[in-house]
Amino acid sequence: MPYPYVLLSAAVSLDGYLDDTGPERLLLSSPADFDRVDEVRASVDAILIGAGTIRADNPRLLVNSAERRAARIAAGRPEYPLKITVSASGDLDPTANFWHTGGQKLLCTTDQGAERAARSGITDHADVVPLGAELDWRRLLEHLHDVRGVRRLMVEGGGTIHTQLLLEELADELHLVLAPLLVGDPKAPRLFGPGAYQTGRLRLLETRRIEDVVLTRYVPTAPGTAGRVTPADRHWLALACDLAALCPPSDTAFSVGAVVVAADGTELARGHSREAGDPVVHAEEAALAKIAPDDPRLPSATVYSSLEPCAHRASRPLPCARLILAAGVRRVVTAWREPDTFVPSADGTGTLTAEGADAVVLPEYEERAKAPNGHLLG
Ligand SMILES: NC(=O)C1=CN([C@@H]2O[C@H](COP(=O)(O)OP(=O)(O)OC[C@H]3O[C@@H](n4cnc5c(N)ncnc54)[C@H](OP(=O)(O)O)[C@@H]3O)[C@@H](O)[C@H]2O)C=CC1
Ligand SMILES: Nc1c(N[C@@H]2O[C@H](COP(=O)(O)O)[C@@H](O)[C@H]2O)[nH]c(=O)[nH]c1=O
Repeated sequence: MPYPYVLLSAAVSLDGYLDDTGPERLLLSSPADFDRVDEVRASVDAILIGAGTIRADNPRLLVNSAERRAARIAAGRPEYPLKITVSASGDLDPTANFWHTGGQKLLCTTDQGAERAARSGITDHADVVPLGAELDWRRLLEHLHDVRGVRRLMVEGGGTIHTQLLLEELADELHLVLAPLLVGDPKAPRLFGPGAYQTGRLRLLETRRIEDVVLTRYVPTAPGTAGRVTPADRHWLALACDLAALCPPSDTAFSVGAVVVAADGTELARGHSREAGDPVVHAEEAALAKIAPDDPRLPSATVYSSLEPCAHRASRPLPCARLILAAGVRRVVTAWREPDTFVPSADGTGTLTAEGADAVVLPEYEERAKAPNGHLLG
């Protein structure tokens, strides 16, 4: 079930508010930051907001730059990204700017909400997608991916929507702008509400000063559990693939990268093949060797490896699949099953699952994992 890449975007006051309670939308971004938002909008396939934001802000959600729109057309894309709103009630004003500006529009709603939207004439301006008695975010994202061809989705709030997507571990990236003003009104809407978020720290990708605001970009870090894949799983596996590029070249062994990550998203160790002058060390072996064997985080940790852990080794007593099990790790995420290049029918995945560990393969990263090994694959 592939989903679009989900990017949450918001601007907040120093005291964490998205808006004040006045009738006008509070401008938190600076002019140059609004232009950056425009650039991000121009880069995505679709922009999503909650019905609350339509009611509060009456937004247009356009790509304002004519050059950016022209570039989209030149690239064979629609002039404007698809605009999507989410509502359970279907109680939306058919005269709102959202329905009458930009390109294609979509209302994702419940069965009841769809009936109400049809009665108010929203169906004249937008495709209405009923998604059952209640709206399920995974079903919605699947629909956007499979039926609407959305690969990158920008979510522009409000707080209710952002909170749900982060809590449900569906957000791939956060763009958060901190604006130098204070709202101070407890009735004003906040960005993230209470809930059981990932416990550890997110990873900071970037900070950027834009006039008087600061943009920060984060990615979630907490691995999934068992076969449930989170955005963080994809980020960590991508890192493992990048680490594979650091391996000293070899004509007789694969170049592999590995990362070991605790359940709260803390990186415990990383490694790559043939690191630190050891001509035969494997990536998972190198990473695990950097962690104390009695580290209590190992049983709930995940090992990410660009290549399936090895099942047989001539150069060491134990293959990596056995080292992982011996370390107590019960979850492994890989990009690429081992080909027969050096060992016929290598089945590290089988070794792991036979002992009850979970082995998840994300084939969308296979090409990245293979990249530093092209010379071995003929
Ligand atoms: N500073 C910034 O960057 C931004 C600020 N804002 C501000 O945020 C405020 C609005 O935020 P908020 O009130 O949280 O509203 P939201 O925009 O998050 O919309 C909430 C509404 O979305 C629908 N909805 C949410 N979850 C679901 C679900 N699971 N299933 C079906 N429908 C769902 C419901 O619509 P319904 O009631 O129709 O069922 C709900 O009332 C405004 O003041 C706005 O100015 C907004 C965006 C960005
Ligand atoms: N206030 C605020 C944002 N608000 C977002 O911008 C939307 C309005 O877009 P438009 O109709 O195109 O002007 C609004 O509905 C909400 O999603 N965004 C930001 O980056 N920074 C800000 O300070």
